[in-house]
Amino acid sequence: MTHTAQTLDALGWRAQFAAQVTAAEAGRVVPVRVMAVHRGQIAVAGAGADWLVSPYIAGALPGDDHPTVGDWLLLDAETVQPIRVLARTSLFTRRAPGDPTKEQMIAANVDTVFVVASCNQDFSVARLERYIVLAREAGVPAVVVLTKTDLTDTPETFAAAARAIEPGLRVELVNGRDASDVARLAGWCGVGQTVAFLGSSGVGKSTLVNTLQGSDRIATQAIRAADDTGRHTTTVRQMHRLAGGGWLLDLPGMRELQLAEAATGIAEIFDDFTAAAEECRFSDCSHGVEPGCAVQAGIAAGTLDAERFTRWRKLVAGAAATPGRAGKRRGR
Ligand SMILES: Nc1nc2c(ncn2[C@@H]2O[C@H](COP(=O)(O)OP(=O)(O)OP(=O)(O)O)[C@@H](O)[C@H]2O)c(=O)[nH]1
Ligand SMILES: [Zn+2]
Repeated sequence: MTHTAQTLDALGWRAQFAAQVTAAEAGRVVPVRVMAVHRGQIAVAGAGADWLVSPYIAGALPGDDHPTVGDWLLLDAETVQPIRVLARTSLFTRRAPGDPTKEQMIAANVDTVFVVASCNQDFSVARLERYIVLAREAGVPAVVVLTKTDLTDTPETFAAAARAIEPGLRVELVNGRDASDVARLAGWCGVGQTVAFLGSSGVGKSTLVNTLQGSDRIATQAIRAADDTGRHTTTVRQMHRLAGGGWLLDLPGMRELQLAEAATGIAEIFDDFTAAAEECRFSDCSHGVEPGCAVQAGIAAGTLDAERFTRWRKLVAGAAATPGRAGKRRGR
């Protein structure tokens, strides 16, 4: 155990976690957050102390939650052994490489996802939508961050295209190297808040993090608990402390095509199409040449966007083709 000055609130403790601790447990358990997952042990942080503990929960049944980074975990106050994982506010999963039927937990209890794209020829609304669907599936609100505004004369064109994805979607335009621009993200990165970044390679995610951190490199943000044993540990995933008091979780392997269980997220992002499809005469309408297709009618009437239709169809086809998971749309 290592003593620290941190409080549970600073670690992201919330009323909905506190509410899960029963009266019988109070005083006998220690709530801790999983800061890092190593091979064979996990680094956890609680009020005033850090520990390295076993990731295994005695008596856990197959299908029970096991701890992943970002999780809140109850430890037995006497034995310091994990008792159970508290229900998560959000969870990122991905299909395990080599076994597409298996889902791997990536990160839990993320409060905000920054979906990052750059204002240049790499900008793609379709890609933004896929990342937003991933965030939606995880149960995390997305904020779109459009970088490299210094390389275009028309940043507002990119912002308008992003805003059109969904009413109310937050879109921030930034030069990722400009601290005063990036400060606009600080409101999501304050004390006890947990954020993650999604976006294709080269869009400027590390640059944003480094600017948020001041001059510190993200690679130097390893938490101290991981070094406690003094021996080499293979860190799989960990939380990084942000300068403003927030926490950054890496999302390794979350690529836009990794749409595990995406049907719900797609339905929400494309709720205009989902609603129209409910009105089609046939419940298994493919929205092609069938009579009474409300989607085609909407496109013809101009109430539905033809380009969004193409992207929606592709996403729905991709989700339905997911191995081991059936598409969830009506009539399928
Ligand atoms: N001009 C300009 N360049 C930027 C901006 N943001 C990032 N860059 C540059 O774009 C390149 C890629 O940025 P990174 O931050 O490494 O991108 P990334 O998203 O972390 O990429 P991966 O690590 O591959 O996922 C670097 O050369 C950055 O300096 C920006 O707002 N303006
Ligand atoms: Zn139809």
